[in-house]
Amino acid sequence: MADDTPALRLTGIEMHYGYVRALAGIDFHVNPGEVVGLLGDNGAGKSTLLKIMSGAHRPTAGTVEVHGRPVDFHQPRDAAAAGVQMVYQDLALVDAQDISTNLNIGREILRRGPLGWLGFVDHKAMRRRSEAELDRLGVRTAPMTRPVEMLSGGQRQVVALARSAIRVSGEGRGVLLLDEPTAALGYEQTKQVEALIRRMAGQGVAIVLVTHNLPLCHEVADRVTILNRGAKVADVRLDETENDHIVGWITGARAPQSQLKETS
Ligand SMILES: Nc1ncnc2c1ncn2[C@@H]1O[C@H](COP(=O)(O)OP(=O)(O)OP(=O)(O)O)[C@@H](O)[C@H]1O
Repeated sequence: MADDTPALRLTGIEMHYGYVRALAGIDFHVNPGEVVGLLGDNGAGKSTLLKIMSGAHRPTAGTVEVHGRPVDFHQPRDAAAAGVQMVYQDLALVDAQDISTNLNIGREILRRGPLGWLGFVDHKAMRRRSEAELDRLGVRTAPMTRPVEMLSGGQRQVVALARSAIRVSGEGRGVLLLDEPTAALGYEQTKQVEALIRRMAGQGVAIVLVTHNLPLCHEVADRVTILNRGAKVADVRLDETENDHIVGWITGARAPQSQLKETS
């Protein structure tokens, strides 16, 4: 039987920074296996909403649910424990370590040393596992033994994304939060990341994608939620919407969807 409980649902989210009302009563949801683009002009409130989803901020008011269960994230670690994983681009990688070590942080494989003590990191086994995982995700990077500091910005971004993808795909029912995942990427890497996003969704992962890049949304998203000055102005399926309407909602030239429905 199909489960139609959203993987992540936010209801009535308010966020005030002092006197600035960054979000005004936002409802948002993403279903398992769905990719939702979160769009809006500069200052619309996208990053603020993403930070609430990732546990980096607590909302002034409103509720957050993961698979129907209310949660109260105080820090990103709480969100990660609930299966909600934000992809931090460069920040999360350890420069001096190689790709394999970076992909295995927090889940190292240990082996017994000559005296039978467990406690030696089994780099070979971790490399093999990571190669298989990247293969499954359809990601090609530099050789596993290459230090991350020797990678290009784009390659680092792909490694950071792959690491989060491996973590949430382990969860099976995870949520992946992405902020401009292709911003620094060339053509080939952009295509890889797009394919990775679709593959993750195909495995049931729910994906939220903050971006200014409409072609990227058309490539990977099923639905877009559009914010304007802290309010939600539209929530539409991409295959049922004209691009002009999306641009109109982003810029504020088009009336919010709720008002259009009332007058039609
Ligand atoms: N830490 C903060 N303190 C005060 N105001 C903030 C803070 N962070 C964001 N704001 C304000 O909240 C509003 C929403 O900002 P937010 O960064 O969420 O928008 P955005 O849609 O992500 O914009 P951009 O596309 O430019 O990144 C803006 O008016 C911004 O100035």
